[in-house]
Amino acid sequence: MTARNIARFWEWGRKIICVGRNYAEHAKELRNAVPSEPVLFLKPPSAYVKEGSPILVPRYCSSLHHEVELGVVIGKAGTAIPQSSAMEHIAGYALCLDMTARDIQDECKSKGLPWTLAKAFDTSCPVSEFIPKERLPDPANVTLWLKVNDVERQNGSTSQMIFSIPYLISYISEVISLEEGDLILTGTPKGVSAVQEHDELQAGIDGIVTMTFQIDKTW
Ligand SMILES: CC(=O)CC(=O)C(=O)O
Ligand SMILES: [Mg+2]
Repeated sequence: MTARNIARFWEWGRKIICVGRNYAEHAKELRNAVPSEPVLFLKPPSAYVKEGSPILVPRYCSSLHHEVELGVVIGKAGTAIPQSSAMEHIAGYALCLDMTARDIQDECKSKGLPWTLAKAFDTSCPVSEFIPKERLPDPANVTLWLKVNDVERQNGSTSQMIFSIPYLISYISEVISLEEGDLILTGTPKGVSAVQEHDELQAGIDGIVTMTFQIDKTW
């Protein structure tokens, strides 16, 4: 059997664990309370999409939002990982989008229902190429940006995160064991907005990675 390559983590079929409301300014722009503990939800591996394939608007959604986020790719499995050794479990990073059917999420929130339809649909997790951890020595201080049709919508630093990457790895792994190839989406800075069919999304971390996706209709 050939060894699997972590640089193609999206092909492994592992978990995508997402952190919500990890930037105070984003929590406020959606009139959510700033959390005292991480808000977690999941996406299935079928959510992955790579450059060259479109992001699809689910047929039931009339307000699809972009959320640019730093993704952490797990390289070493663990349960109840202490914060002090959390960084040793990271293989690298990816720039990610947490595509969100905002109208459906609002409806789910008002009815007290889970966010699955809003967050876990096919193509809801566009990802960049893998960034080995040596290329991002200070993940707690990188600027993420996103443009829609060349107009900047999001620009925020990971230094604004409420919960740090070691804290998140420790917190998540107390509840959900982390495996090699898992991806953690660490939350989005402010500036989320709606996109339409034919829009072009560009996102990047200066000097490290950029990625481009088109929006298309599902049906
Ligand atoms: C309100 C949200 O959709 C939470 C989320 O995903 C975030 O990144 O914050
Ligand atoms: Mg998000």
